[in-house]
Amino acid sequence: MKRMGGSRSYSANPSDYKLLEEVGYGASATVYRAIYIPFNDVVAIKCLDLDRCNSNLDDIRREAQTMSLIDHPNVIRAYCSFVVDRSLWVVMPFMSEGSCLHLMKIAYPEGFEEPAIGTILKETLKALDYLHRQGHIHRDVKAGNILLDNDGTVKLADFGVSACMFDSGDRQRSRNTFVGTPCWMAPEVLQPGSGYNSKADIWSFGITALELAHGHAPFSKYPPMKVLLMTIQNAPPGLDYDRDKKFSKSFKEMVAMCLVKDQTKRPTAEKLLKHSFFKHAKPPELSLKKLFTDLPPLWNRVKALQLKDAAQLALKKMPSAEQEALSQSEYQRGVSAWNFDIEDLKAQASLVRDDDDIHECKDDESLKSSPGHKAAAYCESSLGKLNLDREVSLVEFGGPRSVDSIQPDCLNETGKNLDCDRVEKGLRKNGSNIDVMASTSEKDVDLAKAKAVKPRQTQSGPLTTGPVLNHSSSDRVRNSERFENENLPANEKVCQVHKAPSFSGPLMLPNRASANSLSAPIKSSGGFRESLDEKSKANLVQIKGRFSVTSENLDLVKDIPLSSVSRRSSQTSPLRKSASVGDWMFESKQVPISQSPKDLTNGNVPASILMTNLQNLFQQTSLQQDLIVNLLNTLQSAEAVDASQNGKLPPLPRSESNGNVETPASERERLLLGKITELQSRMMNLTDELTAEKLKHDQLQQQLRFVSGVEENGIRREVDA
Ligand SMILES: Nc1ncnc2c1ncn2[C@@H]1O[C@H](COP(=O)(O)OP(=O)(O)OP(=O)(O)O)[C@@H](O)[C@H]1O
Repeated sequence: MKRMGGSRSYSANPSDYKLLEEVGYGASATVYRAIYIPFNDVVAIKCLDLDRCNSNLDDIRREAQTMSLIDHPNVIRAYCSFVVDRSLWVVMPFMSEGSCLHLMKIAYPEGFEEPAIGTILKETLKALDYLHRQGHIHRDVKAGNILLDNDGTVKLADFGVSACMFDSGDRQRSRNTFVGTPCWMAPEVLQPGSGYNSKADIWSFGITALELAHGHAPFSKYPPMKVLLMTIQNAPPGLDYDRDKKFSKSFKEMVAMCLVKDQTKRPTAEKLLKHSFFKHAKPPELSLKKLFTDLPPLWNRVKALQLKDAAQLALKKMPSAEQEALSQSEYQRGVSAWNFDIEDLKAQASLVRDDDDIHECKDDESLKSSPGHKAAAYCESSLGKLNLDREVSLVEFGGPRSVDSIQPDCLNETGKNLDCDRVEKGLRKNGSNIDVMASTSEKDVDLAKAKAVKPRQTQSGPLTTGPVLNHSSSDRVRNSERFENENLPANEKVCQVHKAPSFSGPLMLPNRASANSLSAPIKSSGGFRESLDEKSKANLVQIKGRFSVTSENLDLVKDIPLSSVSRRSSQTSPLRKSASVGDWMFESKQVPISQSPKDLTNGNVPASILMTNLQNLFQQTSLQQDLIVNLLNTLQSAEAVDASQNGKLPPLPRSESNGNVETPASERERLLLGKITELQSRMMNLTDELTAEKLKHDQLQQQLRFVSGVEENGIRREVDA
């Protein structure tokens, strides 16, 4: 396909192009700066790996064709596209400052100032208005797809998942499938069957506004299924009255208009453009050009981010228990574009343990705005003191996994490490914190992901046809070899990380043995085939998409008969050590259930099974309560016996007199005091777990209601039919 760029036409001959540096990559493509030799013109070439695309070639060609017909100053259009080996090359204008996301990662980790946001959003909205008028839904509006040029021009990119509203047949039906990036997705897109239209782009636009304001999208630290549930169940995110004081009322209002769950109540792009927030937006050359002054060229920034990822992944392998613990608690910030099976995801989501609640999100945010966090962010910038920002693994159909930031142990009393200071001085620009290495959003995943797929690219050889391409690709291979040699340990570790049965899988349940885990019907493994450890492989029962069920899981879904655990005193209870619930848990007698875990992993979870699990959960909670009471009773009676034996009152807590600590009257008293302290701490642990269980119980109940509703509707429909 040949196409005009301005008055000039670009050929479809790969040898007319010289590939230069890599300037970005996404779920299915790598983007290069390139020279179109006949005109000595700089262009960008997006190389879509056809092996990695879900769509068939016709669909992709069609998308490229759609892109080539686009004619709007705020929308990236394709000059031409053609197939090279197993890649589709799309030639387009080169946007020298890359995406807003990259820019934030490099220089504005806490997001942009309002004037810049206003301009970026207004230009993007003009693009959306145009696309919607043309009958298109973009479906992947996010900071990563908003490109900037050095004169401040803003263009919306990436039609990889765009759909034509006027299409019919298969193409039209494909709009009922789940395509895109969970954090940015409208609730109606996440609910299969509900149907959506261009208003879905308005929701994503609202999320993008928050992303530009904070440096990351809301919920970006959570795994996809949790994002899914939060988007459907929680109140829409927005600009917070307290936290976002620096932003104007009209900005907050505009965002709130976009993030309305009822799509019919969202404004059209045309209407939104008339909002006062956009009326006051400055022209791009005034508010945006200054964002890039003094920054290194785009390809160097991309390289810096790649190095950061490699270093972080290498650091991840350091055998530090502390790191492991921290990375567990801080995993998964941001998800990039990936296509997955919504039914699969929903089924898993309905069964997942949900340890955190939304407050965590808020806490996280407040933490970020604290000076300590800023200092830590600087530390993130230092390669020498890198924290673990992400661990990334490719899952079977492109889903990234990540482990997120751990705060480095590198702060001195003033809250900063010397290395961090150096980085800060070297990189601070225009009063912003230039954090070359720091990142909080999903493109980290993409970067590391591209690393993971590189070998595949060279194998399939999309860049090896034609003399010019041979030259470029060999350069690239040389470069990458050099890089790999220089960073061999890191790369080795990258591979290891990719294969590790990591806890970072979005659907993984806590792997510690705990009474709580009985409430979780399915314990997912690391989530993808390669990541299964040997033991899990041996026990493998089923792999469904990214999710696996092993025979170990079977045990976890067995019910505890409610009658089998009597309310016993702690003396008679067969207590055993566990990693959780303070120190103790009941040894539950397990009986098989008729429902197989397979059924639990598919979308049709009968309400009865959910109910059983809920009952178990409830039972666990009651048992834990009983345990506390029993332990306290035991303690009281022990104290009473002790008092009667010794002819004195139960021991008093230690008291201080004249600055000296009195010793307890007897050894026994000291033991009892120790016991009390121990029991108190256990009680606190149990109370925490109890609260968490209650929360989960509530959530499961909600899900149950939802499932029952669906079942009832189904039955009703059958009856009606
Ligand atoms: N024309 C361009 N000029 C400069 N950089 C570009 C251009 N097009 C894309 N990029 C860079 O490459 C990155 C990946 O491109 P793109 O989003 O099109 O790929 P993708 O595989 O569709 O990604 P995703 O699925 O994550 O949206 C962009 O985020 C941007 O940083």
